[in-house]
Formats: sequence, C-alpha cells, structure tokens
Amino acid sequence: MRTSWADSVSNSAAENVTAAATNNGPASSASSRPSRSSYVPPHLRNRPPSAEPLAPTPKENLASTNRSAYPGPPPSQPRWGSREPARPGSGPSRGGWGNRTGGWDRGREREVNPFENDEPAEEAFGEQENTGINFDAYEDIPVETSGDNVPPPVNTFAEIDLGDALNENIRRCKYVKPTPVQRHAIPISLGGRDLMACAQTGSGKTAAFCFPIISGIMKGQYAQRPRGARTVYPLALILSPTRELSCQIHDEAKKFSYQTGVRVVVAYGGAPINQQLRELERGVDILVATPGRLVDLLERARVSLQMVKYLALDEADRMLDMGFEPQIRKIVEQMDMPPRGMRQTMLFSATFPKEIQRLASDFLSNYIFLAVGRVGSSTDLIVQRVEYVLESDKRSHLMDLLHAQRANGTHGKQALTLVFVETKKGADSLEHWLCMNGFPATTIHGDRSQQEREQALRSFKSGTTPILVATDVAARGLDIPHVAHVVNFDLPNDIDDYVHRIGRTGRAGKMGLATAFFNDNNASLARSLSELMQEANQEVPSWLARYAARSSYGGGGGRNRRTGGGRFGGRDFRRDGPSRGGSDYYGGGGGGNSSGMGGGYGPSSGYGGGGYGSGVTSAWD
Ligand SMILES: Nc1ncnc2c1ncn2[C@@H]1O[C@H](COP(=O)(O)OP(=O)(O)OP(=O)(O)O)[C@@H](O)[C@H]1O
Repeated sequence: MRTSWADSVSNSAAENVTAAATNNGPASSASSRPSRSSYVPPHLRNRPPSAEPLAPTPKENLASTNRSAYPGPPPSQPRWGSREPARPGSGPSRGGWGNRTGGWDRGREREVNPFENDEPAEEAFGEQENTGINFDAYEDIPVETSGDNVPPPVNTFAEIDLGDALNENIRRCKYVKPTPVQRHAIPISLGGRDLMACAQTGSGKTAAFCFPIISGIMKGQYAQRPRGARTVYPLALILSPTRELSCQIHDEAKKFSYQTGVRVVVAYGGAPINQQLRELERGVDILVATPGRLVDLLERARVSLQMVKYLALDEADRMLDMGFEPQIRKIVEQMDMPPRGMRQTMLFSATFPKEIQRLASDFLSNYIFLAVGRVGSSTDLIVQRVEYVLESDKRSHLMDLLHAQRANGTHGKQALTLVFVETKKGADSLEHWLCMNGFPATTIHGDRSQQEREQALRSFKSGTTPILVATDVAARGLDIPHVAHVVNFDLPNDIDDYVHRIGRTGRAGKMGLATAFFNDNNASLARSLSELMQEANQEVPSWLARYAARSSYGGGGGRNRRTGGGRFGGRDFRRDGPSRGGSDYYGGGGGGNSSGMGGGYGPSSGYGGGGYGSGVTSAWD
C-alpha cells in the first residue's frame, strides 16, 4: 500500500517518465515548463538523430556539453545545506559532535530517551513512521537457508524471548511484526549460530543483527571485564563501511537498547577522537565503528577486542571488497579478538557475490547461509526506469523530472530526491546548478567535512533541502524514510552498487521510484541492468535490450556478470560443490584468499572507480 504522499510522487514521476519513454525516451518529453537561466528547454537539446538510440551509437560530441555547463560555484557561494535551521537537538548549539553522545546524559548519568524526537520529524511530512508500511509485500518472498540444523523461523516477536526491556523498545519503534529477514535471522543468531545473511535493501537487517546482540548481552553472564587503566572491552562489535551508516546504526541500537542497561558507543573518522574516547571511557557494551577509526583506537590500546562475543559486519560484501579487506582482517584476525567459534559472527548485506562469500567464510564457523528475496519479489516495490540521456542533456532532463515532481507534490511539498553522480566535483557542480535554478539542494561526498556531511543529511531528511546530490558514499545502508525518487544521474560501473543506490527508496514495504540516465558510456552495464530489471518484473526498454544483446560481460569488468540463483546474491557458494564454485563471476579464480582476487574486480570496482574517486580517503575511517 502506498502512502498518498509517496503515491503522488511516484505516480507523477512515473507518468513523466512513461511519457518520455513513449516519446522514445531520450530526453524527449515535450513539456512546456518555465524557462530558467540555465535550463535548456527540451526542443533545444542535443538528442540522438533517431527516435530510439541504436546500439551502439557513436559517442556524443562532448564539446557540445558545454552549452549548459556550469563553471563551478564561486568560493563564497553559501550552500543550501549550511543555511538550514538547526533541528531541535541536532545543531551545533547542542555541541556538534556531542550529538553522538547517544542516549546517555553525560553529566548526570541519566539515560536520555532516544524516542523523544521521533514524532516531530514525522509530523513534518504529515506521516507517522511505520504506519502504512506494507510488510505484506514481503510475505511471499522466497527464503533460502543452508547449513546444519537451521533453527526454525518465527512469525511474531512474541515467539522470541528477547527480554522485556527490548520488547518494550520494539513496541516503541512501532514494529508490529518481524520482517522476513528478522523472522529467520533472529532465531538463528539467538541459537548461537554464525550467519551470512542476504536480504533486500530496506528490509530490516539492522534490527536483525541488533536484537540478538542486545538480548544476548542483557541475558549473558559474562565474566568480569578487565578494568584496564584506559582500555575498554566491548562485548560486541558492529562494523560498517561509512561514517553516516555507523551513526545510523548507533542511533538505531540506542533505541533498541534503551533502558536495557546495554550501552552503545560509536567511533568513526572525521570527528574529534577525544570526544569518542570520553564516551568509551564511560563504558561500552556494543561498539559501532568504521574500520579506520577502530584500528586507530586499537593501536592506541584504548580498545581491546578480547571480550568480544558478537561480531557483526553490515554491508559485509563492501567490507571485504578490494582495498578494505586487509583492514578487516587486521581487526578480526590480527588483534586480540577471540577466534571464530569462540565468538558469534554475523554478516549482512543485500548483495553477496560468491567471491566475497568465499572470503567471508574465513571469519565464520559452521555458519548458516540465509537468502531472503529472489527473482521478482519485493524489488518490484521500486519502480525502475531507464532513460537514454546524452551527457549534455542530463541536467535539463533532471530538471524535467524535478519540475514534474514539484507540480504534482502534495501540500506544496517536494518529494525527497536522491541524485547519484560519479564524482565529488560533479556533485558540487550539480548541487550549485540546481540551487541556481530554484531547486534547493545539498550534497554529500568525501571532500566535505564530516560536519558538513552530517548537516547535509539532516537538511535533506528534514526536507529543508529536498534534493541530495551524492556520490557512492550515500549508496549503502542509509535509511531516509521519505526518499521517493532515486536518480542515477551517472550510473555506477558495478551493478551491485546500482542495487544499493536504488535501495535508498522503496524501503520498509513502501513504494519507490528509481530513474537511471543511460548512454553509451554505460554500455558495459547494459546486460546486468537489463537482467536485473527483468528479474524484478520491470519493463526493459527495447533499446536497452539491444544494448544488452550486443554487450559482453567482459567490457565493464567481470563484476557485472550476474550469476544464476536469483537476485541479492541469493545462493550459498558452498552449494557449488567441492571446487567451491570454480570460475564464477569474478573470473579471477582464487582459493578463498585475497590474493586470488587481484584481477577480478577490475578498475570499475566500488569506491575507487565510483563516487569516492581516486586518492580519496573516503569515509573509510
Ligand atoms: N519489524 C519492523 N517493522 C516495521 N518497520 C521496520 C521493522 N524492521 C525494520 N523496520 C524499519 O525498516 C526500515 C529499513 O530497515 P533497515 O535500515 O534495517 O534496512 P536494511 O535491510 O538494513 O537496508 P539496507 O540494505 O539498505 O542497509 C527502517 O526504517 C526500520 O526502522
């Protein structure tokens, strides 16, 4: 069931897109919108000579892109994000970084109620969170488990003995019943088993790993933890790839653990370490961290992992991706964390390529593999559109979409729109151009300070700046309830990144819309994109099908090749037999260690080739 707000947004955008597609797609919607200084009306735009682009078409003349190009923001130009009014309790007046103190009032050792700010944010959008969520959309989702003695799933939270305080918090969160991944994963984890879980974006994986950890710590009779001079000994470690995601997991975990006596602390880069050290010194049961900052804390001997009973890796495939795996190995295997079998390890993601499964199995002991969501199931909550748009037409085409959304918005409100671009410079430039053209936008990428990034997110979430232009730093995990439209202004090189990006909409049973601008530069993605859309019951434009038919997997890197067994990496690689799968979609072979992956990912892989750009430290600290 759609909310009326989401309905109007997705309908309007979908109609606009459909109209464009009917008129043979590429930047061809003949709408009469007010002309603006930098806005190129459709009839003046560069377009392919034929109604439908023939694949392959010659590369467009990039020189012509300058027509609407914006030279870049003047240094003094203020950002929309910096003009936002501070939300109560979230602005610098409350101490900036101090916002991350979590639910505890430092001075008086009184736990602050993390639910107290929930309602106003929702009222701003005229909705109550978790009402209108259609979890029935998930009911018929295929679920696959493999491994020994898999504990049976539950249908209700009442069937699980999570403890009174946690149950009360689940009620406060307005979670009426568990989502499919929660129904399966929670009993598995409560049964003490290691777990590798793939479940679609927005389906409640955070709670699926938080509940068993909090419940276990509440009930656990753990040996007295050492009281070192300044070293702290968390019982659980939750690692995530970006600072914002770590903050979000921390916020969620604070809610789930309210009045349970379980203390959650977050540590991430880009923020002053002293504040985080002070938080740690006040005690920590669950440490949520980005790997870089954690390594720093470990090397300073301010954190010891020797008491860790629970290890959770969110976005686990990204955490074990090329470049980052050594840091994870260092944390998990080379410091003082108990070995696998002596701790409980949970790996979660919406995508889990087999090669990564192979690597991940090094961290797991007799684990259960869980896949929730297969071909054509809940991914059709996200309406996916692909439009052929030349580089030079992208801005004008985006403007068309935004005008249509604005025209159809309810109560004069514009839908939240998340626009993904490839580079940080591109993000800044597009943000400024949008602002100049009357669309309040802000941006998030690796070149902005952490404070700016957090402010941008707040401004976006509150609707103050309803457009967020982002690099891949925002592609994974972020749960922003009212994102109605994700625009892939620049498509990623990796189909899994596409899956995560579009997953910022259509969350928790709600409908969403994702529009991708495709042109010759994205030819290597054509086949995987076309397959993905077919699997999700989406309409594949005939021109994209032609691109797909002509393209081979080789061009864009083996990573884009899809394996059988459904979406979301939904197959346990152990089922591929003793050869452990032979040559699957990385093509590089390798026998379960990092060295085998050298050639497999190719230059298009993940952060290096995408939003983070080369030489950027990104959010990985
Ligand atoms: N049982 C539930 N009932 C209602 N809402 C829920 C339930 N579980 C989770 N949610 C809500 O669903 C939304 C998505 O959850 P979450 O962010 O954990 O998804 P995810 O699977 O981790 O997504 P991603 O793959 O993008 O990281 C959140 O707003 C969360 O509060």
